Amino acid sequence: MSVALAQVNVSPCEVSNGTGFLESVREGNRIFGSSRHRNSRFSCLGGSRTKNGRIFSVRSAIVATPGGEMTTMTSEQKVYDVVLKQAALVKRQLRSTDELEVKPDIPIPGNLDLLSEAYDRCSEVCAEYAKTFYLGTLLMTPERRKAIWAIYVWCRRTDELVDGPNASHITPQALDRWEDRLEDVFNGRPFDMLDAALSDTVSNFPVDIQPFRDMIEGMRMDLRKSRYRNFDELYLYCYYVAGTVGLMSVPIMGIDPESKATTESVYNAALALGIANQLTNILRDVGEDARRGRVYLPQDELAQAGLSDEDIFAGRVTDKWRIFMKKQIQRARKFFDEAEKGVTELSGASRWPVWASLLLYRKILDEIEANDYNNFTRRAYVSKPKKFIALPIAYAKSLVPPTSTRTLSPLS
Ligand SMILES: CC(C)=CCC/C(C)=C/CC/C(C)=C/CC/C(C)=C/COP(=O)(O)OP(=O)(O)O
Repeated sequence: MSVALAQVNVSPCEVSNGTGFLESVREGNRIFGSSRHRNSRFSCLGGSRTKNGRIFSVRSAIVATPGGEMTTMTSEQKVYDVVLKQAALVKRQLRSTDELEVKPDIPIPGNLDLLSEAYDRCSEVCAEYAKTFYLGTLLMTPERRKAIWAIYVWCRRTDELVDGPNASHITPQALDRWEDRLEDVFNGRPFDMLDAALSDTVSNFPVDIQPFRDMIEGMRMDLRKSRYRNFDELYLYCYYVAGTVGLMSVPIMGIDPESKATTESVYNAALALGIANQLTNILRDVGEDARRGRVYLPQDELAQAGLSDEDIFAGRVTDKWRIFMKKQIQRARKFFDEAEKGVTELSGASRWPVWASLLLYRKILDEIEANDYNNFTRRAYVSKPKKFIALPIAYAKSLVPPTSTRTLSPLS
């Protein structure tokens, strides 16, 4: 598929000026102005563990079996179906021994400069909003880092639709239009420069549209929901808004040709990292979200802990709260543990940035503990010195080669 850059609609106000990337997201012909929003998701299990190591959550949806019986399906099972599908779609390409793993460029006379400018813009946005991750991407091959930037930018723009200052203007119809525009991107008909970079990326790497659509679904969920009855509901939300990023990233990052891990297990680890990041993000931002009338915590678990929304709005750090938070942190750490199993299986150059972001994001949980679980008025963050210490550790971990035997099962 070639990218029809001639159709690209480049508007000066769609150019990142370094202070706010989403100068415009068009809804039809309308342009929403936007600026950097601190609570943006992008700058990345109650339930019990089964004998095969997966962590299943408790609440479920009722579905019909092929035989017509009614059975239940948890969000985790539904999401795992997506994981299996994604892994099946890209199995062959991901294990290519060819380092670049990209199709040859289709020269588009007169347009290569525009495309290169589009990627430059994506790089600026990523550098501005996700500094540490950006530095990590510089270690990847040029083709891969450009692709990661393009995906990052699309995710950020999508997130800004519901989390940015113009969120109150966003309707489900606007999200439908954003999804139509996504289809166009995948069909080689980008709307603007940043879309053009993504069009080029998806034509070069075996990236499937499903996780992108699912992320938009997460934004729809954010529009209609501000409470989550249980972890099963929250898990689905976390998949939509962050697990999807993991699934989008694997085809770009590539699996080490030496890896004997199954493609499914690597996708599963990527999903787990997205979920872990999002749960961490939620635990860090409890106070900030409450001030927007939102509680991204399982209501049933709050009730079991003797807590309610009122306690959260009042911002009381009580022993009940500490006990509740300890359990939430423990769950997020399990997802990080799950993710760790897959990082080593990624291609060599992709491992360092992923380790770095994993270690740094996980440290936020330590900081919440260090703040004595006051996530109402104190925002947990990792200090610069701690970040610097994490980088060589991440580098050392990235040197560990992939498993030489099949130690990861599809369900682990
Ligand atoms: C582990 C394997 C096999 C592959 C890695 C696959 C990847 C890259 C997964 C990461 C997914 C990811 C980055 C999800 C985003 C989740 C998230 C909560 C990001 C936080 O974004 P912001 O809200 O902007 O962050 P801050 O508010 O902390 O700046």
